[in-house]
Amino acid sequence: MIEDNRWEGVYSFEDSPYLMEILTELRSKETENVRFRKDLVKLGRYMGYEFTKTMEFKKVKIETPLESTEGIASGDRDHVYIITVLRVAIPLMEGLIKTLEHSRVGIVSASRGKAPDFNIEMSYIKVPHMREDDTVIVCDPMIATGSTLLKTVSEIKKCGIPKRIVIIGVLAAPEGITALKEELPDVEIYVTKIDRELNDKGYILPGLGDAGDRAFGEPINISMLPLMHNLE
Ligand SMILES: O=P(O)(O)OC[C@H]1O[C@H](OP(=O)(O)OP(=O)(O)O)[C@H](O)[C@@H]1O
Ligand SMILES: O=c1cc[nH]c(=O)[nH]1
Ligand SMILES: [Mg+2]
Repeated sequence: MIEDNRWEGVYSFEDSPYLMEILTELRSKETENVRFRKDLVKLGRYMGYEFTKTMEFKKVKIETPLESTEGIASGDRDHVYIITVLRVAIPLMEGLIKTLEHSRVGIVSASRGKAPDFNIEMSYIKVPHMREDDTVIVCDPMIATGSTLLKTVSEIKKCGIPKRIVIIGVLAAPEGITALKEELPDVEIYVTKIDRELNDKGYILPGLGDAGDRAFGEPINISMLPLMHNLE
């Protein structure tokens, strides 16, 4: 894990060849849905493990069958609260809870409108109670313009003041990180890699394309449904 010197509290995992290999597979247009989702689960599991290095643990005394010794037990790890941003955070969250298995999980929906406004529509928010010793992890693989996460974190902050608010994702554009850090300087950001830039449609370059579609397939336009039924 390395801190990026352009911002405070922004980390990437470019020093991990294992994660860079998974990222390479995610980027490739040859990688199909099933492989893509499995890669996100693998990534989440490893990022969760790396993230525990930033957490506080308790010292404990225990008895082995032979003598007394000291060890450590979950401290912060018992108080994790994950917010999953639909759709594509689902497999990343599945990986995270393999290492952060006591996590309480909230689900929010967020749909990004078209350029240049990128308005966020958030119609579903179901989140557990927040406590002051919680580490809140907002899980969303892509930080592009940052609009989705700005909206999500602002909504979450209405539920209380946790110990930490952390974003865990796969790729970020510098533009998105700057927007987030301007509004939410205390939020920590952990991504596999920070990419070069955004294109004029708000896609990360070189990126991996539309992450939701890569994982779950391209959705149909619901307004077309009645028309399609008439054709049957
Ligand atoms: O930083 P931003 O510019 O807000 O863009 C990032 C958002 O785009 C993707 O979601 P998308 O809206 O495509 O939803 P999906 O997962 O349902 O496809 C991604 O999962 C982020 O939530
Ligand atoms: O590159 C991008 C930007 C936003 N959302 C995606 O899925 N991909
Ligand atoms: Mg999408």
